[in-house]
Amino acid sequence: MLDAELAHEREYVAGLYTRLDELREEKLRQLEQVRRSTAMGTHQMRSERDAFAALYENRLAQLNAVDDKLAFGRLDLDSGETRYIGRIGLSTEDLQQLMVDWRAPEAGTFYQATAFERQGVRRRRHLILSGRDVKAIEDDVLDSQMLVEGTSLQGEGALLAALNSKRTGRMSDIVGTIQAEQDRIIRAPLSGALVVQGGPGTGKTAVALHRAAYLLYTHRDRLKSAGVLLVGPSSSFMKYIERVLPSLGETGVVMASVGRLMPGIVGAAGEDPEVAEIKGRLLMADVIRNAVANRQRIPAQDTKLDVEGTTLLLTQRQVRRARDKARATGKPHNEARLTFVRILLRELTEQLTEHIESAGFGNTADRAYLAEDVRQAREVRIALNLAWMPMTAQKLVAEMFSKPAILDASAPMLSAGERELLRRGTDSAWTEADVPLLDEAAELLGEQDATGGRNQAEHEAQRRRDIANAERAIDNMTQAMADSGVDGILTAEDLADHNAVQENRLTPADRALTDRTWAFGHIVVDEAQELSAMQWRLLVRRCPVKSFTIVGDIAQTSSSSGAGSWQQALAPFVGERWQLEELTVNYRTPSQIAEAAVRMANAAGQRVSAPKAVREGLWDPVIDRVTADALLSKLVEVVPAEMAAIDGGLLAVITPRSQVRAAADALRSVYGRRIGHGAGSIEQDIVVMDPHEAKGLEFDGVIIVEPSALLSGNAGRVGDLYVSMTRPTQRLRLITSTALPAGIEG
Ligand SMILES: Nc1ncnc2c1ncn2[C@@H]1O[C@H](COP(=O)(O)OP(=O)(O)OP(=O)(O)O)[C@@H](O)[C@H]1O
Repeated sequence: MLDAELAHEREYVAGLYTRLDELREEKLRQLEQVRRSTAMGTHQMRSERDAFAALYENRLAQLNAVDDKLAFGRLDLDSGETRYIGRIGLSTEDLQQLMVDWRAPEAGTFYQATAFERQGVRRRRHLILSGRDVKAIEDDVLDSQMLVEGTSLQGEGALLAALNSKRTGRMSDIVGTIQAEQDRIIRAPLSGALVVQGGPGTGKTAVALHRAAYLLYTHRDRLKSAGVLLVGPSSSFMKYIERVLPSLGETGVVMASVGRLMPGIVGAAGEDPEVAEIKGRLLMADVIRNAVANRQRIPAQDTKLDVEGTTLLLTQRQVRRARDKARATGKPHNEARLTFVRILLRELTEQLTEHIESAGFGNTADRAYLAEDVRQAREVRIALNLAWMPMTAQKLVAEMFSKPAILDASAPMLSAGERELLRRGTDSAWTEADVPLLDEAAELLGEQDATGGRNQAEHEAQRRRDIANAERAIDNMTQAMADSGVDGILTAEDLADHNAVQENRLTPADRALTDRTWAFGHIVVDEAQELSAMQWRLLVRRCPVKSFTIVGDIAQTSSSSGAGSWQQALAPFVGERWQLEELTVNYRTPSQIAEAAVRMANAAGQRVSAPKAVREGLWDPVIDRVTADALLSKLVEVVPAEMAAIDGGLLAVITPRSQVRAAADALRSVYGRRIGHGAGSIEQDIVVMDPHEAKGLEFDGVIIVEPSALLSGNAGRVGDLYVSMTRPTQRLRLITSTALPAGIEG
């Protein structure tokens, strides 16, 4: 019976792949056709073709990305209908539906139906594929007579197979085995701020990624042009998750780590925690505001200015009045400067004119040039610049931190000791904590563009032309776009975007990342507990409609400026208008290890969400007690046993930041190239990193060197040790030369 069922599913799935291949070939043909004809025709025809070429390329990339495990589910409904669920929607040429996209409303019951609330589902079947072949099927019969006691996990076999599989160093999607509590969050409404709190391994990252894909699919009209931004803690984390969205058939999400939230700036991690904490405070917005205002100065006295041999007088009163008028425009510093300069140039030109007239020389024709003489005069330029200096954000912030007088004047609300901590050299590299300060400065300074926004106007005009062009293209080629296989609605904006893509080979997502003023339709923030108030402020600026999905775990906070509670973190930005959802099951860490981590946190006085682990592991945490000088030799010694235990999986060695290099060197001297240094090196099978880099990642086995140092180095927070202990999917080993933190040993 089961064999017959399996044979049936194999045949059906083979049919789905046949259809996928057909669509791919069709797109390839269309693409080749378009490319062949690209060289000819009018500008409009060329841009139409470019637009379609880009669309076909995207669709082809999507069809290629969903190949692996294309289908994963089947629903048998009370109505007698059978529905297959997969990564994308597929239908036959004559529009018979073959498979439903997992994000479509009709697919929702695949994740939500339970035996208690069947939602019209008789049977849910998980198809377990390896490559293109159906290896197994697993049924949940939701018929009340067949109710199995005590199981609330859906597709338990498929789920456990996924959880027990070896880690590759890259996250994979969970689309075939999303659990009901996760699905509710993924499909929650778009508007407002949704906070997803969950302990380690509860699938917060997975949920965040699947939600981004779901929102883009479901609210394509609203989100396609504005886009969705996904923010993560580090570039290694972004690398860890980068394959998930394409495998879900979604390429339109902009991904950025917190160090990259301002175009053109790469903020490095690893700032001194005390300094980062100060830079993260909300009052830094006032400090930056002061620093900008202080660049609008009234001279100490009236100033004499030489213009072509004539002495003009720039009075303090004139400057003050011009400054007040310029400020009253409400424009940013660099843009308001145009008003300031215009007023004073006019007044100085009048002075020069009067002077020339009263002296009785010169003629009307000469007067046309007087304004230019004033504008070009060196002393005038210097005086106006001193009074209202054009500024870049980088210059403003760099000078503020390197010139004590500027910092003292801008930050009187900080103590002398705090200001001292902020001081640094002019050429210091930017850090993650600087990024929101630079962004704040850029916001207040505005464009440093002498054209006064003309470039922007030109850009807008070009976009309007592109859209008009695209509208004609849609009329001309509606027929050609009747894409029977996969769903896709086109708007003129889509095509205009694709035109622009062809022009400069940037996707809309890339453009969003290069434009600081881009407003996203939705922002998903992972590891959100780490964000400082200033980082939140930046993110709210990037999404003025305040549509957020915020996932994190307060107990894992390790950054000095991170959140102590969601209430405290979010109140300044969204007030009470946020909704809390919780995830309660730990899919990653075996129960023995997860419980040890929770006991450790509780013993240190921290209450943590203690999710229920779905799996029991084979081992309790293994503990080695050694002398301080034997820490590294012990580490080198135990690696083979650990690798054997996890059967050649992925092993992480987590040490305090100061010892990462020494540990990596010691290991490399014995195991050579197998040792990777830092979380970015997940191509190797043994990686050495600090807890910050380990955030959000997971490994088959983890060795923590000197756990007590992770606890004490973190300003009384358990975050670093708690994060490190909850990374393994199989086995945890601790090598300690001091007293083991309380609780670990039960
Ligand atoms: N429904 C599911 N089906 C299969 N695997 C799942 C499911 N939910 C979570 N997982 C797996 O559990 C592991 C942990 O998930 P994830 O990294 O998203 O958790 P997290 O809550 O972000 O963890 P942390 O806060 O500790 O970083 C991942 O390997 C993920 O693929």
